Amino acid sequence: MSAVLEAEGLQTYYGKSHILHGVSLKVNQGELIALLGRNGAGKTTTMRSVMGLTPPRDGNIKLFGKDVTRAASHRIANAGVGYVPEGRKIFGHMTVHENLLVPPETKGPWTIETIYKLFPRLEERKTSKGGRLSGGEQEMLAIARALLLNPKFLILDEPSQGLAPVIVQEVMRTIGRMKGEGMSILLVEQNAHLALQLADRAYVLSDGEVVYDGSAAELGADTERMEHLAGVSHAG
Ligand SMILES: Nc1ncnc2c1ncn2[C@@H]1O[C@H](COP(=O)(O)OP(=O)(O)OP(=O)(O)O)[C@@H](O)[C@H]1O
Repeated sequence: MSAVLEAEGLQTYYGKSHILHGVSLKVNQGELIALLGRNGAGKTTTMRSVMGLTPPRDGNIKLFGKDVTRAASHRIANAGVGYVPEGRKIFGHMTVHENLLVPPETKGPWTIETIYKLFPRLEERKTSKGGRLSGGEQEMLAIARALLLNPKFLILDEPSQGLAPVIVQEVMRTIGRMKGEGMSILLVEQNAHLALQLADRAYVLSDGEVVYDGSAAELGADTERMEHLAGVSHAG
């Protein structure tokens, strides 16, 4: 199995604050990996390190087999990594369709047409302004826009954040369908219970260190351990 992402021993700082203490993680081709942990555990910092937004001071990062440690973030995006940051930065004054016309055209399976097949809700709302969409629709639009760049690997930062439980289920189902299309995905989530139902493997971070690295099913089945490591209850 070839790896899309191999991060080894990441040491990342914000100024003098030492946040990541040797984080290592790997995503293989076609895998859906969950990255879990309590608030402030270092999940977003890990993503920012991988994307070159907050480069690690030590450690190394390989994408698709090539070293990209401390490469500029646009180079990492151009290498085929789609990043959907927390907080869905869509254009509120533009319609759904106009939002989808923003990314430059790229070669690959994802076009506006195939996007509308994956997200029928977005097609129904194509003439609505982005700012009028529900939180779940905005999240789908943010994911759709990232897919239009035809990335080989997608990183999603807390897509369920701030969404009603029934909408979260829908977003998770969509993520499952993207995996079904063969996409390699790193899913950063607070909602461990749902993420573990979808993921092949999971990593749990605590205070900037990996405290679990293994099967998602195994962790999902061990409620007590999950609660202890990721600070979540089984409800969700
Ligand atoms: N720009 C920053 N400057 C200084 N410290 C920061 C900065 N951003 C985050 N931190 C700190 O780094 C630590 C890890 O934060 P990070 O955002 O990576 O956690 P997280 O696991 O993604 O949590 P959350 O779910 O709250 O986003 C926290 O202690 C946070 O306070």
